[in-house]
Amino acid sequence: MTEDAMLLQIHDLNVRYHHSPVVKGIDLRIEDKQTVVIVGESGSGKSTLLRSIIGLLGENGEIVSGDIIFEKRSLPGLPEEEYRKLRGSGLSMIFQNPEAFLDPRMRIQEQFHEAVRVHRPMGRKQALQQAAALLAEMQFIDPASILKAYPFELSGGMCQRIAIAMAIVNQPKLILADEPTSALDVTVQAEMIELMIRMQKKHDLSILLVTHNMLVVEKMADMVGVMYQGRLVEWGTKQEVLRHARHPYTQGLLRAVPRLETISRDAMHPGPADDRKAVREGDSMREEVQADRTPGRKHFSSTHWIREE
Ligand SMILES: Nc1ncnc2c1ncn2[C@@H]1O[C@H](COP(=O)(O)OP(=O)(O)OP(=O)(O)O)[C@@H](O)[C@H]1O
Repeated sequence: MTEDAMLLQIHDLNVRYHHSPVVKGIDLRIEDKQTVVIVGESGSGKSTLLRSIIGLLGENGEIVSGDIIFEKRSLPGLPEEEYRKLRGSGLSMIFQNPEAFLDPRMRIQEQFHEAVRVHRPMGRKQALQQAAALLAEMQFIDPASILKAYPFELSGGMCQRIAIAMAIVNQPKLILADEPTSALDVTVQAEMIELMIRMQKKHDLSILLVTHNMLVVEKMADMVGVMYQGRLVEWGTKQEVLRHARHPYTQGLLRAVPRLETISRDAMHPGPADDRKAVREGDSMREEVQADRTPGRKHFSSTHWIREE
């Protein structure tokens, strides 16, 4: 792959909060339509790496040295106005807690309209048509009702699917995903992974995803990076990292997940087990309703509202 074909290149990146170095000398590259998954222990700097790329380090954070090149453009030092244009239309981010990302005071339709309006001069009706089409892709059976809902009326999994739809509504090239499955019930996690895979294929996305979930690595990763104490201690294809882990942290991580013996074997002999199954229509809704049953809270079933007393 030539340098020109790279979507994102990170060179010797060093980031600190106040005077504490958190990301140390990271080199990383993402090709078009590739999924890179970063794993690593808590506090190793994974989220900081993502926030450096999208320009949301906050007041404490600072890129000390190194470069982040997105579509041949150097990002550190980009004026905030330029960054704002880039966020959503070039790069987009999915967070761990979609409820926190969505504005609780606004209906979903207003949030979509707002997200689109920032980047494109588009009327409300057209923006909502696009939103409804994306929500249908995200396996919502009744997008019109979802658009009228407030976030608190929806389950965590539903909010995350909406957040993904919102992240891609302005056709970005690269999605940064910070533990997109970890706040979700385990029954919804696998489904979210399948949805992200489908979205990636349909919308030609590249994904840089941070996770503790080895199922995400198994299902989604083309390349895997392992972070440890701010450094990228392992980097390679999924097969290379799973079969020939060199760093003790990675070896420990793999030992802790017995299933990965199967994964490594499948990685060596890709076959039907490696196939990406399509998401079955309707299952997600059933699982969501089963998974999220707070008394008195309204839920969507596949076709109508359910209120539990
Ligand atoms: N805004 C901040 N100000 C100061 N220190 C911070 C800030 N954000 C994160 N840190 C510190 O930087 C280090 C790396 O944090 P980061 O969130 O990037 O790690 P992580 O690998 O994503 O962890 P986790 O898996 O738990 O989310 C941690 O020691 C954390 O306490």
